[in-house]
Amino acid sequence: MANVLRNSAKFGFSGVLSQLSIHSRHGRECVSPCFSLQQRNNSTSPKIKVDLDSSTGVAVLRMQSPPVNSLSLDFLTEFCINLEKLEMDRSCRGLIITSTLSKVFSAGLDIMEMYGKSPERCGEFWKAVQEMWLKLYGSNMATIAAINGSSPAGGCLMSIGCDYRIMVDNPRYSIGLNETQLGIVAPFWFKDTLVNTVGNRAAELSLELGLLYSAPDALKIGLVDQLVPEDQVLSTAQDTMSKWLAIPDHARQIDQCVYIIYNTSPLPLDHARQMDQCVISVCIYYI
Ligand SMILES: CC/C=C\C/C=C\C/C=C\C/C=C/C(=O)SCCNC(=O)CCNC(=O)[C@H](O)C(C)(C)COP(=O)(O)OP(=O)(O)OC[C@H]1O[C@@H](n2cnc3c(N)ncnc32)[C@H](O)[C@@H]1OP(=O)(O)O
Repeated sequence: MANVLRNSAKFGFSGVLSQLSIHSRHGRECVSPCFSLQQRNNSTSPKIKVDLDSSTGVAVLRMQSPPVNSLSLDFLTEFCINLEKLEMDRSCRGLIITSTLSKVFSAGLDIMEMYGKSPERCGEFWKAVQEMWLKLYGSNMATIAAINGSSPAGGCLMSIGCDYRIMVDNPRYSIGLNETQLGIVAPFWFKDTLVNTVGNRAAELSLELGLLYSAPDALKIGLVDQLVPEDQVLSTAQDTMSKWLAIPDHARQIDQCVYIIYNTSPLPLDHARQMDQCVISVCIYYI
């Protein structure tokens, strides 16, 4: 543990994950010389747009994959590449995630990825889902989800993978891990992330009944931290981010790291990750 804490101070949570023998290679110390200034500041790709304001150190990642920002293998790959670039950029300290689509933040995993695909493809897809969560939950950046629409299942996972959630105050927008309603089961690390957000009992009810919460109900159980009018979601996220960035990065990162280490099952470990991947790939294949 002492080693883990020493390393957490040096590398942040992502760094600690890599010390625990996993994939993550992107502590703040590791700045790739490969990216040009232009590449670092702005990148536009078909499904995701990132704008980094180098004067504030805050990047806004906009998901722009109609109709519903579903998390396909292509989407997840792009998402992870963008996160990785930002993670390696010393000038970026905070990340806000939002959607350009009206009414939808993200519909969660792309259902077409779970239908009629080969075992290899299922494995690749699931690895990308794991990667998205590991990169986001383990990020050294302060992360805020500006949830401007519905966010079921994998969309909810993405939201609770952030440090803070601001949702549009609209009772028609819903959020939650509704997998059981679809006849499938949220993996244990979805559960851990939910428990870390809303506590044990609320998570248990929520998962077993596959509850989707309206924005006001999500606030009541602590699934989101704040509700705001639609036109204020981004500005509120920016204001909130400045409070997070007033905390020295190393202190916030160590605190987060200790919290996660004590409260999260061992997906970061290679064997747990591979076992999870294997079980889920087989499940998807036989659905
Ligand atoms: C023991 C273990 C067993 C099995 C393990 C297997 C898997 C792993 C287990 C769990 C993890 C799963 C996580 C997930 O994320 S599963 C996905 C769950 N997502 C949903 O349930 C969301 C479904 N969508 C909606 O509720 C609505 O679409 C939404 C509220 C997001 C938006 O509503 P709106 O009215 O604006 O749009 P729609 O008309 O409904 O949709 C437009 C368009 O988009 C298509 N669509 C919607 N969701 C998805 C999706 N997740 N993937 C792909 N495509 C999606 C929808 O079909 C419409 O298409 P079209 O008809 O062609 O216009």
